[in-house]
Amino acid sequence: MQKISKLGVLTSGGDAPGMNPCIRAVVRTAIYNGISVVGIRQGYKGLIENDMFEMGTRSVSNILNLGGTILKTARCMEFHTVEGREKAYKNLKDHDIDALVVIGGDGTFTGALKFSQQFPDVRVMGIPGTIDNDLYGSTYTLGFDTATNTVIDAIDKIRDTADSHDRLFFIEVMGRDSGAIALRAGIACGAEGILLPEKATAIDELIELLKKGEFNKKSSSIVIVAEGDKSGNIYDLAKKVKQQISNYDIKVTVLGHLQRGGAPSSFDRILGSRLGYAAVNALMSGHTQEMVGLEANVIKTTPIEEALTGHKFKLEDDLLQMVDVLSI
Ligand SMILES: Nc1ncnc2c1ncn2[C@@H]1O[C@H](COP(=O)(O)OP(=O)(O)OP(=O)(O)O)[C@@H](O)[C@H]1O
Ligand SMILES: O=P(O)(O)OC[C@H]1O[C@](O)(CO)[C@@H](O)[C@@H]1O
Ligand SMILES: [Mg+2]
Repeated sequence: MQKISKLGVLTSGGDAPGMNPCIRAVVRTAIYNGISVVGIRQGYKGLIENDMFEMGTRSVSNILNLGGTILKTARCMEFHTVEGREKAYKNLKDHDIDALVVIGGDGTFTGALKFSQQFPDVRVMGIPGTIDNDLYGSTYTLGFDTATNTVIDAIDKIRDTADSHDRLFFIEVMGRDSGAIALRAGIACGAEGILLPEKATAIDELIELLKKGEFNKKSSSIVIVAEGDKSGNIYDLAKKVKQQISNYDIKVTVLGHLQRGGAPSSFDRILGSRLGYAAVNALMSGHTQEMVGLEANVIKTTPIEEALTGHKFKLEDDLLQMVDVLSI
């Protein structure tokens, strides 16, 4: 097996708290094992534009507690093309990089797999870094825990004012294709309703539920709507409900990008450290086209292809079933 002498590391897609502890672990594990490290700025964009720099052990000092990613990130259309990936390959070869660690979500992994199929001589290892928690092969992705805690903190505050005014709030959380944050935050905050992209929304059922809550003398109600829910725009949804429950004072809050920021939680710092360390060790053992993940508190690797397609629906059944029961 060919030894790795230099590896590149990048973060791609939406930033996620925990990416920095993970970068630190990748850099230090590699250097500890005699492998040089090149940081690539702005994900695949930096790879194509040759925006790279040598990283030493001190370049990752005191970043464990930082949100975002010191390597910066981007969404890069050019990497979707064969020509874009050729440019990226040429730059990697010019820097003598023989392995690549990509930290990102499902899109990042799709790009990594295509790149690696086109240029199999560069070993590629994926690390699940996305607040969306939408990859198979790791119970949790980096950033999901911190983002969910941020959302819970915000919804608790909204509950205070909702309760004081006897109001119904519709709260939009992130998740273009994933209801993971919505479901967890919904359980943790006692939401009366949770709308998810993975499930068809029955507006009539939601209205019945809210009416029941009113009848049961609930002083406030909260409906969490994941960004990608198929019932459409949250403001239109609130209007539709208002037409059916006219005596309820209804407000809408969109939490937006504050969900992606902030210092990583203890869980994400440790997860990032474990996954970064594991990714470098897996590459050194000859693995490629795989993702490192954590399941049942054990680090494992999963082929990227499986990580992308293994589970279409990852949301826990018991959480889905208990929503209506616990909010009566
Ligand atoms: N089908 C694809 N082919 C090649 N590259 C892709 C493909 N899909 C995504 N990528 C690359 O990966 C980048 C990141 O993907 P995307 O924007 O979907 O974010 P992500 O990694 O899923 O993270 P998140 O969902 O958390 O924001 C894209 O900007 C693009 O450069
Ligand atoms: O910051 P952007 O590019 O608008 O991305 C928003 C999207 O990124 C994610 O937050 C994942 O990082 C999705 O849940 C959301 O739909
Ligand atoms: Mg994604």
